Amino acid sequence: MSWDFTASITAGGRSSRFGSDKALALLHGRPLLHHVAASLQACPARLLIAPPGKYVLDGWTVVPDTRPGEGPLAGLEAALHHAPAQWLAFTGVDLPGLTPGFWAALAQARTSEALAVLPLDEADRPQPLAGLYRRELLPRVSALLDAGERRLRLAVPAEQCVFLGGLSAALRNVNTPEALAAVAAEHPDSQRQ
Ligand SMILES: Nc1nc2c(ncn2[C@@H]2O[C@H](COP(=O)(O)OP(=O)(O)OP(=O)(O)O)[C@@H](O)[C@H]2O)c(=O)[nH]1
Ligand SMILES: [Mg+2]
Repeated sequence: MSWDFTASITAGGRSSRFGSDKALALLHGRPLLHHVAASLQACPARLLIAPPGKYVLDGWTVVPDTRPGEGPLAGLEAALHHAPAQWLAFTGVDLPGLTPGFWAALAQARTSEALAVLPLDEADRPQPLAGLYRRELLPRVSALLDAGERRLRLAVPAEQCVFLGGLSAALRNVNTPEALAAVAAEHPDSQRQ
C-alpha cells in the first residue's frame, strides 16, 4: 500500500460537550490529538487545521480555518485547499481508535471513479469524519458552505462514495469525559496496533 495521500486533522472545535479542549485530553498518557496523528504519521504531507499557535505537533503544518468556527465541513474546505496530493485523509481529534491499518484499508478501497472512501460505523452509517476525499471536491464543498450548509456528510454525493464495512472498532468517538473513560477501559494500550 502506498501512503500517497495527504493527512489532515481538523482541530478547530469548541469541545463544548467535553467541557475542556478534548484534543489535549489524555488517553493512556498521551493527548487524543497525538493518538490520531500517530495513525497518519506515514503520510508524506500532514496538515493540522487549527488556529495558529494553539497546538504543537511535530512534522505537521498548521493551516488556519478559512471560516473559523463554522464546523468540520469548513475544516475540510481548508484541508482540500492546501492538499498537495490528489487524495486527502480527513479526520478529527476525537477518534483515538484510528490506526495505520484503518487508513491502509480505506486507501486500498479507492477506485478511479470514487470521490471519497468512507467507513461504516456499527450501525452501518457512513462516518464522514474519518475518510479519504479527493481534491476535486473543493468547489462543491465551498459551494455548500456558501449556501449555508454545514453538514459534513453532504460533502460527497453517496453515488460517488465507496463505503467500507468492518472498521467500526476504529471509530469510537470521544465527545464527552464519559466516552473517554469508556475507551480507556475497553482498549488497553497494549492491544493497539
Ligand atoms: N477546523 C475546524 N474544526 C472543527 C470546527 N468545529 C469542529 N471541528 C472539529 O471537528 C471534529 C468533530 O467535531 P465535534 O466532535 O463536534 O467537536 P467539537 O465541535 O469540538 O465539540 P462539541 O462542541 O462538543 O460539538 C473535531 O476534531 C473538532 O475539533 C471548526 O469550526 N473548524
Ligand atoms: Mg465528535
